[in-house]
Amino acid sequence: MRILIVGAGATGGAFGARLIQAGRDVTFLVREHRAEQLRSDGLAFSAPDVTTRLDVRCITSVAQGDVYDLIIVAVKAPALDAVIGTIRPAVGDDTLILPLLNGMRHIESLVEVFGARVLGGLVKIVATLDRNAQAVQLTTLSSMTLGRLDGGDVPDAVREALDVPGIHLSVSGDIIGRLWEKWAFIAAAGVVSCLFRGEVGDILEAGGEEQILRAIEECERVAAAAGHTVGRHGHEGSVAMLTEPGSHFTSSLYRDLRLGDPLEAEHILGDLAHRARSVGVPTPLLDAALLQVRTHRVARARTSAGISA
Ligand SMILES: NC(=O)C1=CN([C@@H]2O[C@H](COP(=O)(O)OP(=O)(O)OC[C@H]3O[C@@H](n4cnc5c(N)ncnc54)[C@H](OP(=O)(O)O)[C@@H]3O)[C@@H](O)[C@H]2O)C=CC1
Ligand SMILES: CC(C)(CO)C(=O)C(=O)O
Repeated sequence: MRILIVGAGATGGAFGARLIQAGRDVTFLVREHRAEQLRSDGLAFSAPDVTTRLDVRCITSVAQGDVYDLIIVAVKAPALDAVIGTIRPAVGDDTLILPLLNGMRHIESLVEVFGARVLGGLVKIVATLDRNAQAVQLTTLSSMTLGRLDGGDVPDAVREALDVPGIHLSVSGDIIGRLWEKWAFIAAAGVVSCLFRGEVGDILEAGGEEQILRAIEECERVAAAAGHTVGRHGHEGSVAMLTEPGSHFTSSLYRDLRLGDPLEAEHILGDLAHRARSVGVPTPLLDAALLQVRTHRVARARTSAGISA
């Protein structure tokens, strides 16, 4: 099975490394500067169980007729439109496309162009691309869940290709439900850490437990009103993770905000707030967090325009 991974950042790099280590036929589709790094240094990957550097195949565009069996999309949301354009020549009649992004809108965007070839996918991993361009898996968590959007069967060949050491793989008959569950969690985590600007343990110590529980409730209410009630297990998992005393947990949105730009704010928070409006669910904490990150982005744009002027 020919696998194309779009993006060799944190998730693309980490899951790609696992697949390559297991001997899968993987090519990365990346932008020029990353291609240069990968060609000269290989793909550096570290996880609690392994540190390695792998020779990888990479391309910066897809030649007409160079069709792949499986395309894994591992970019952040703002890159999606560009990626939809660049992967077109790689998509044949039997190609399947597996996006790993958090949120939901990207699924709809991909389906508009590629129809039933699009699978639902989500990953649980805490990963980053460090300053040496090494994909780092920071904890032992490394799971991937996928499924047909209509609940149908995922081809055995795809399961077999992705079922490798270092990836805890599962297939779901309700991948849209799983995606909503994760979205509700990620959004609540984003609200909490961006609004109160800190780690879960610090927010709790400052007296924020009630607000954390309200943020979870708000996001889960939107999911329920959209027809995807978060189950008890999912809800309890979110509460446990966001109310663990002393926890250093922060959302990736907040980490991006601290680095300068909360890149997925509109995709994670903005889209959920938009859907909340359309189903009539009030989301005051979500709205406040969204306004906060939008203000940050406006100020940042003004400042960088000033600097470059
Ligand atoms: N990191 C994590 O722990 C987790 C992330 N996720 C989700 O996974 C998704 C991906 O996140 P993550 O891997 O962290 O993001 P990263 O920013 O680490 O990686 C994305 C990569 O995409 C590359 N990229 C951007 N535009 C293009 C393009 N047009 N063509 C090819 N490559 C491109 C970027 O490379 P460059 O800009 O250098 O070209 C970057 O290295 C997000 O939706 C995130 O929310 C989900 C679970 C956990
Ligand atoms: C919560 C976590 C780390 C789990 O994978 C995640 O998905 C994210 O921060 O984007």
